[in-house]
Amino acid sequence: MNNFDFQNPTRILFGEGTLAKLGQEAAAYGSKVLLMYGGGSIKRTGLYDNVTAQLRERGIEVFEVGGVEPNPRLSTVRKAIEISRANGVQFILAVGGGSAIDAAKAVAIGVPYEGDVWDFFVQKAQAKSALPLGTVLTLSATGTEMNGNTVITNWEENLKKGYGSLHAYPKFSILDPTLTYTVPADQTMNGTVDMMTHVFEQYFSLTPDTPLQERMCESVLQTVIENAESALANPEDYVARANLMLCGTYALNGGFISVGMRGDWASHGIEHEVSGIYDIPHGTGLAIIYPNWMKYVYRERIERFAQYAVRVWKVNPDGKTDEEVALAGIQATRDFFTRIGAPSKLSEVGVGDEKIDVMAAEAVRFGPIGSFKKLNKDDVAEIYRMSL
Ligand SMILES: NC(=O)c1ccc[n+]([C@@H]2O[C@H](COP(=O)([O-])OP(=O)(O)OC[C@H]3O[C@@H](n4cnc5c(N)ncnc54)[C@H](O)[C@@H]3O)[C@@H](O)[C@H]2O)c1
Repeated sequence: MNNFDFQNPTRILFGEGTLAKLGQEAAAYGSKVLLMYGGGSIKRTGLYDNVTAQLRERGIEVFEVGGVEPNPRLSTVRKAIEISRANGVQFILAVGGGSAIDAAKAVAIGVPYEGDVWDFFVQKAQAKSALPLGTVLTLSATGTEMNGNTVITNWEENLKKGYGSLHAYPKFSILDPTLTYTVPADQTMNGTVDMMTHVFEQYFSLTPDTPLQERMCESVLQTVIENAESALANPEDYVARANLMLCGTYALNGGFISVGMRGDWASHGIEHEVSGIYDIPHGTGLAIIYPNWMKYVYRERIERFAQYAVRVWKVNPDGKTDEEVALAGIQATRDFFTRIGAPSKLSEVGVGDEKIDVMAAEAVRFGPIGSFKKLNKDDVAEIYRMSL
């Protein structure tokens, strides 16, 4: 296990009915709020009315940026920063999934920064401060509700880039699983894949002697697998929705389940290049790419893949080589993704081979990616080709 320094400053208010605490929580951070939300589900479900009523009851003036895109755009973030500055906004509130929350994080760190917010995403600057941010989560997937990461797409340059900072952690996040009852099946699938791959990025590590962390990762994976199909079969299954929500948060809350382990994260970089150009959902891209990354790298530490197969997928190792067990676990992963409705090929989502060179070059813009196996441009291009 490596030495580590772990801190997570986000308060979580979890459970049915916690939405009612929003007004009280928000009032602690000022009297002018910028409310950010996505495409309109919050208006259809009545959540918008509930949120704005709670804010107004506390005398909070509400400015708004709605319509934050899935794969949130830099242009929207810049617009929200201008509105915040022009109106002296003191607090940012995101209501939605990862897209609304990530956009709000970029606004929170962008408002006090004198340069252009994109500087953070191209490693030109580090955030030194932020406006306080609160979130109401409506989709279990990213973990952004309890971490300091934000992923933004610069559509003019076809670049999707992530940035992380301690300043970008929400002050609080309200996690009421009943708010996810309206999430459609395809987004439940995307969210399920997203949280599982977050765990994979941490679990497939070369760091030795991490038994507790490995078991925590395996527990999150098993809990996701046990609950995803129930949530798909019955979208208002509280137990399934609550378990998925907690799994999504634990899967990526600043690395709690994998402290002292070196993560990989190559597949996320490889996927970002696809959704940065083709605008496909992140979870869909990961469902296609991740099993192929696994096939490409498993020989680097075959016993970790065999352990994954046995402990998570209950593959019976009797009479099999480690390699056979490892491959059975990779196949079980692929089969599960297919069972919950995820595509298995880029061609199914309109992605051909025409941009493979561009995407591979961009994925390694700052050097080789990954740590389980370091991948250069040719490796990345091969994983794209395996995914066609
Ligand atoms: N910051 C991080 O740590 C992190 C991690 C992984 C991914 N991401 C990024 O997050 C983004 C994806 O976020 P996401 O997966 O949460 O999806 P999303 O926020 O893009 O939402 C997907 C769709 O679901 C709809 N939706 C959300 N809640 C709903 C509800 N309760 N009922 C009905 N519809 C609802 C949205 O309007 C949208 O159309 C991507 O840009 C991805 O790259 C961020």
